[in-house]
Amino acid sequence: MKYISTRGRAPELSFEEAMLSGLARDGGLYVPAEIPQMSRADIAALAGLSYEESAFRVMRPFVGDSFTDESFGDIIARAYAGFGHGARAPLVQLAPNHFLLELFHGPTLAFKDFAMQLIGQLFEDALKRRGERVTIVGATSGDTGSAAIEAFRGLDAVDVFILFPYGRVSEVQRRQMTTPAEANVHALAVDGNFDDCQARLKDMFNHFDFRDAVRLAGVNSINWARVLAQVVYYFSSAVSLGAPDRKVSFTVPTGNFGDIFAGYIAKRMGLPIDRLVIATNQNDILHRCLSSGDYRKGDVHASISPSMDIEVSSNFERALFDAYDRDGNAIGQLMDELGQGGFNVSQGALQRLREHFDSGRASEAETLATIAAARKTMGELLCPHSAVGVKVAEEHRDPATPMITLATAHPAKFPDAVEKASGQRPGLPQRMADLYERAERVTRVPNDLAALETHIREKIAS
Ligand SMILES: Cc1ncc(COP(=O)(O)O)c(C=O)c1O
Ligand SMILES: N[C@@H](CCOP(=O)(O)O)C(=O)O
Repeated sequence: MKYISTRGRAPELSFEEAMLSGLARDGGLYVPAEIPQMSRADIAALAGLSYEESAFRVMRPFVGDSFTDESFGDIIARAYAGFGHGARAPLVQLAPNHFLLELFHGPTLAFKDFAMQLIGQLFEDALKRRGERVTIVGATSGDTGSAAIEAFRGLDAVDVFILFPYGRVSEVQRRQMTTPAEANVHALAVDGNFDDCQARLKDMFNHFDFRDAVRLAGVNSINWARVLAQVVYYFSSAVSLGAPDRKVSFTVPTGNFGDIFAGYIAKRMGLPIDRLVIATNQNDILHRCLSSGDYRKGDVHASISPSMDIEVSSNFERALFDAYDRDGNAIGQLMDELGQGGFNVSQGALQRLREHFDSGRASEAETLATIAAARKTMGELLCPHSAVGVKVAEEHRDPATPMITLATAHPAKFPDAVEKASGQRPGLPQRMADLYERAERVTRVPNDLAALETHIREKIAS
């Protein structure tokens, strides 16, 4: 299995090389050269398997000979052992033919744990074998950072630096990043928004002197392994509702487009998915683009679903790559135009995107009303991101096809918004009960590439 860049000008890499490299050296994102297929029989055979067994079968063809069957199986087992639910990703029914896929039973209470727990183990295994160490730099709007820190804290071969937007994450998210005491963890509060953090991260990858000197690695969804791990729960949930004999649709609260892109990959592998619905908050570049074809950056507005306060959706590049028939030059040109503010998607490419994706948007008031309604009618407490999903799903669902909405975070990560909407303040699980008492360790940094690079170089030298 080989991986190629969406910009077409970087070397082809194996799974392990792509995982350890992060961004391609031409600025693009790695994708598999070919998408492995699962037949109807392969999909039907997932019924009744544990999450871990399904994960092995779905991901194995993408991994090639980077890991043996035995070590890959052991890694998967270790990755999900700490989850607080036996099913790992349980489905609960919200309404007739509308289901919620609970993805928040991992150690940091968000869907990011599904991928991050796995790649923590994959990195550790690969780096030990190679005798290498890396510097991970991640950008977060709140959940990727806490999941990455949890997965990599205390590992000998890794320093992890997380850039988060100062004042724009919830208190629980911030404390999850600033309270771990391990010396290899560095939380950096950036004077900017998430798009600034992600842009500086990509600048670091494109600054080869720095990249090579610190042996930079990435665990954002820039990293293909992140996307791959998220493909699994599309299969496990669809199969539990009758796939491959019954089609299902998914609605996905969307920011950086990694999670819904994983659903698209599941569909391309053969999973019978009818619609993939992009649900955005008021930062709605993706909804505007799917509606009009114009992908143009707007200002980022702070919302009650802060993890989706994103206007430049990194993984959309991967979807565009397919929509433009895998023409790396065309994608390079579009990304240059994005640097100047935005671009128009061609009619043909837009049509191809619309063959798979629908989109919708939830305002702040609609999000609060959805949390209140779900609490009242179903007794279900939704986090604001999941509520954005439920609101948009209700508008898009076809009564004949089961709709699965991804519940991407635990409500206790956003207690203020949830209490405001529902009157109920969700509590953290017992193991995190002292989070508010733990000492915080964080460095405030400017939104400036040179300052960030100097800080990182100094820290890893000390
Ligand atoms: C809770 C939550 N929901 C939804 C999203 C959006 O996911 P993606 O960026 O993969 O589109 C994020 C951030 O990624 C998140 O943290
Ligand atoms: N919402 C994310 C943003 C980064 O997303 P990623 O999937 O690209 O790592 C977050 O919580 O940090």
